[in-house]
Amino acid sequence: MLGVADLVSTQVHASFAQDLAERTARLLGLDQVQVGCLDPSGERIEVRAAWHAGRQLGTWSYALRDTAASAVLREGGQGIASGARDAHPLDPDLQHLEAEGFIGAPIPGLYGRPSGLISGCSSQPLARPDPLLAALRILAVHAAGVFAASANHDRLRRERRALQRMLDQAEHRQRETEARFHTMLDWTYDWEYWVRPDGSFYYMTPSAEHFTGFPSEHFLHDPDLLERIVHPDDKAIWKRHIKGSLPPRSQDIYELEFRIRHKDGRLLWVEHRCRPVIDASGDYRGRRVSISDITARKEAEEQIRSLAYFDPLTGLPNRRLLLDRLGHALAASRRTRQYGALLMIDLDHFKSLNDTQGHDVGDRLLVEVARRMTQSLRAEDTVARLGGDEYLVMLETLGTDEQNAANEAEGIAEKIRLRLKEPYPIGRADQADHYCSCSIGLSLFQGDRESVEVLLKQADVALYQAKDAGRDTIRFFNPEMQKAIESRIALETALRQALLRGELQLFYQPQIDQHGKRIGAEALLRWLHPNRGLIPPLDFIPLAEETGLIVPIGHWVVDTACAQLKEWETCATMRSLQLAVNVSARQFHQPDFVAQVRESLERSKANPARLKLELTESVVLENADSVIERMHQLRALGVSFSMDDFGTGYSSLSYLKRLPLDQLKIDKSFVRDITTDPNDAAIVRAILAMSRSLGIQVIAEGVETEEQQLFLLDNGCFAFQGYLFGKPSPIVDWRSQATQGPSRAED
Ligand SMILES: Nc1nc2c(ncn2[C@@H]2O[C@H](COP(=O)(O)O[C@H]3[C@@H](O)[C@H](n4cnc5c(=O)[nH]c(N)nc54)O[C@@H]3COP(=O)(O)O)[C@@H](O)[C@H]2O)c(=O)[nH]1
Repeated sequence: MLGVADLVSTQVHASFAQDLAERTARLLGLDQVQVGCLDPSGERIEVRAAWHAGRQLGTWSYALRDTAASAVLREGGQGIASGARDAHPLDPDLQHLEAEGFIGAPIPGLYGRPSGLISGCSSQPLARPDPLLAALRILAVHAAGVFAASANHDRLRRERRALQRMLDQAEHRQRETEARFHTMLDWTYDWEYWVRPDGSFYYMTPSAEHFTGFPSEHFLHDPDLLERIVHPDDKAIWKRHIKGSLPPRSQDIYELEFRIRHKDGRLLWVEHRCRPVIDASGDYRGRRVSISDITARKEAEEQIRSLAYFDPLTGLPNRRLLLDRLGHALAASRRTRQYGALLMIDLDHFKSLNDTQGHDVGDRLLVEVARRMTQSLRAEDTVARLGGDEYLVMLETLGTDEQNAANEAEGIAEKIRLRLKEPYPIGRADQADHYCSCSIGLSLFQGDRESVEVLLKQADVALYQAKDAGRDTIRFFNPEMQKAIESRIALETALRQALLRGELQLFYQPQIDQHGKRIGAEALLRWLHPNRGLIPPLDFIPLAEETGLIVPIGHWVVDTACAQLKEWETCATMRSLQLAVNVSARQFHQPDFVAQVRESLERSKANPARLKLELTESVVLENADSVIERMHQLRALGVSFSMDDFGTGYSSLSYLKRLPLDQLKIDKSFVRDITTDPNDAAIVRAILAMSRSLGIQVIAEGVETEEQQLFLLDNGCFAFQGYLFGKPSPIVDWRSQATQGPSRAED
């Protein structure tokens, strides 16, 4: 339409009317020629061009009424040879021009009606007006064609302009819509796209690049790219999902979570929501997909799951997951009649490593233990960390023969035990490797006769049995063990109450010099059990150490010993005695141990110089530096130290030199056979020589005979403790002796 209008506009020239007026005037020999058009009212003529006396006159309009033009239009043409002025006396132009001759022809318009006229006049009469009129008619018809085309052209131009305006508005609206659309989609964080029914992409947001590293155009040009970046493990489920979302099952919204691989190698979890696009006529127009990045959510879920079911330090399943798997294993065992086994594993002396080397080293050991155990097992076995240094292994499908199952379980337990004994290079580079053994309690199961709790208890009981057997060993559960453990648990409960109920007592064993003079005493703990009578310390001290009860008990011992020293100060025969108190490793390593001793001394107002702390070598073996520092702090209070059980441990000169020791105590195991066993005799001599060179005093314990004392005296030992001089006895015995006057040794 616009093209047609342009074509017409080239044919219609603005000067056509002027050209027509001029040529007509010249051709027909007229003085003036006008080309006019009827205005829309039909009552006026608009003169488009007028040629007069060799020049163009411009345009004007006039009322049609009583003019020659109205006669022309009315009559369909007029030719006046002469007297035109008289024929149309009210026509101002004819009057003005004093016209004699006149011709005019209507310009045909639509529906047979004239659209205007072309007229001419002359001041001279026209000789033959008719041929002139005929020629004018031809020109009028021609003008009609040109005017029609021109009118058409104008109309077309108006229509074109209107159309252009509409187009501009439509384009503007479209641009606005697109801008809104892009503002919405191009800035969306999610990855959005629209797939045509043939599988090609219709549209995709630029956020595709954020998700995948590939610009969205890559997907538009390569529709298979999307499938290629889906994680291989999720591809099958993804394909099913896409297939499910296609017609005829395309009415629903399909959602799927899967992983994609970013161009830079990262894995992203995405949620893929897919809905069909159905147009107004109900036709399927493809799929509209929205993809969200749910990696953070998945990681959080995974973390929650991991925290709930896995031990954060080692990554092993925790107790909860183990119990769950054990429940399944029991159910499976009931179906298959196959045996399984639980191995409860505890690291020997882990706590002292943790206390002395610090938790970092302890943690490294626990992680390495987990790694070694996992390596020692089949993929279908479960190893879990229950907490601390306690692990649990669950073995399944050990066959239907009990003995074979037991053998196999024992074999695996032994493999673990040996593997865990290998050196651990977990300390500083300049430190020696750490060594660690483990105790293993083993219990078999078949079917689900026993509950999960009972099975765990059985493995636990077997573990205690392994520990009682000296550690670094494996024990199977049996009912006798159960009884032993139950009585052990009963003992622990009773021990907890013993302190509160005042059932603990200190016995005192004398220490004498070479003259038989009483120079001190060792305070030895006793438990006066209401039913079992007097319980010796070896029956409950290890349990107290294991359970941590040794800490409050040890505190009570120091406190009571200090009070006793203070009481002795009031008695002339006792005030010079030194009192030795045993301190266990766990007690000594308590952060507030020094403060506790200070408090006991301050509370009792006892003379610190009378208090001697007996440490065993195990106290100082690990973390010697901090032990030495602590010993110096205690020494600053006035307290002295004796090294107990000397000779049974490492007895290393190197650390002995560094320790602020006052005394070594030769262990009674050497003293016992000192007169008959040359080895023991040699060891005792060496200890005495060594302590002489270090300037440390020596006391021998367990002296039962005069021969033993004589040997010791001959070799330079001048302090003794043993049954020869007195057994440990309650304080009442000491009080009576004190009131009876000086002892034999003081005579
Ligand atoms: N941490 C603490 N340990 C303590 C405390 N009280 C005691 N103990 C430790 O218990 C172990 C056993 O002690 P006990 O049964 O009292 O035995 C001591 C003596 O009775 C015994 N002894 C003394 N003389 C002889 C003897 O001639 N023959 C012989 N067979 N035994 C004798 O030796 C034990 C003293 O040992 P020691 O401490 O090494 O000097 C014992 O290891 C105690 O350390 C406590 O309060 N805290």
